[in-house]
Amino acid sequence: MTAALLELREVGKTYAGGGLLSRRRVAAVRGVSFTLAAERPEVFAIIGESGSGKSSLARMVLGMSTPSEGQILFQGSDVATLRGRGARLRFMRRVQPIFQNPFEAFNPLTRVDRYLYSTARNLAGARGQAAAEQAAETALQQVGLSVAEVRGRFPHELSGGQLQRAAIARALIPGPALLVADEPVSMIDASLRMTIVNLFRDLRDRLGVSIIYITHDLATAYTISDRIVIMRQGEVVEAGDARAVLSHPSHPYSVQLKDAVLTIEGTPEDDPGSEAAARTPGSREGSLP
Ligand SMILES: Nc1ncnc2c1ncn2[C@@H]1O[C@H](COP(=O)(O)OP(=O)(O)OP(=O)(O)O)[C@@H](O)[C@H]1O
Repeated sequence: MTAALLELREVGKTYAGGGLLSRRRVAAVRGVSFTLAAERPEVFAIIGESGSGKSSLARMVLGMSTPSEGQILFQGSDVATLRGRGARLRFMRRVQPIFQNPFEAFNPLTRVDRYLYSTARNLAGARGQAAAEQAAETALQQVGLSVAEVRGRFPHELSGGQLQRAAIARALIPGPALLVADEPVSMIDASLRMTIVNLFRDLRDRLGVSIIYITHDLATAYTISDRIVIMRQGEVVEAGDARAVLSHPSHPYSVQLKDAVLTIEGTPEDDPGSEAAARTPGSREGSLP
């Protein structure tokens, strides 16, 4: 049997609160379990308000922090026990982050194209300038850009939307199986957000990459996601197919979130799969402002 792409088993994260000598503990994540299948790439949204534990979970999936309880298995291997440079590098090639602020993801003093070339050399094994440029070009094309558009330009010379697309291209260079995008559009101009999040669905379809999309924005999550989990105070309070969860939310928090989206978007029908809903901006096929 093929191992799952990603499996979280009763994952928890507890931080020491109030300084080293304090006994106070913050349970940021508690008992979170879910599985992303290897054979079915998907956009998987983790939704929750500020402080619900989303970023803590993302950092653990990326191997940037270790669970206090439970296990995270990537393609069958426990992420917390990866040892040695080779194993870490192999993991980094397969699981790539996309951060909230693209201006922080790039070195402000390095030209964007050069940054991409060095990623190609360091993570994708590109030998020589021509191979690095080719890898950068291929990745940039996947996000609707080209080397010609970023060549010689520093991060601040691109728009936030362009730079976030370049950041996604950077993440694609090593050929990942999983992207972990933590609030990737919250700092992007509202008019460009849907273009970026729709890209995730395209990448799922074109490259077969799975995407964990972390957000507090139910509307974009609903529009692009296959499955969602809703977190509150560190716990998953609702999980399942995006349409089912948002058509018939059972937890009071999910109802609140849904109401908030309907207030903003004005979706007329209860059933987001209905014909009427399909014509509204809040529908999965529609585009949000
Ligand atoms: N390094 C840390 N030390 C102590 N407490 C932390 C640490 N990181 C996060 N926390 C706490 O854990 C809880 C969850 O935080 P986390 O950042 O994971 O939530 P979040 O849902 O991503 O919120 P946001 O959307 O604001 O980033 C919060 O109460 C936060 O204060």
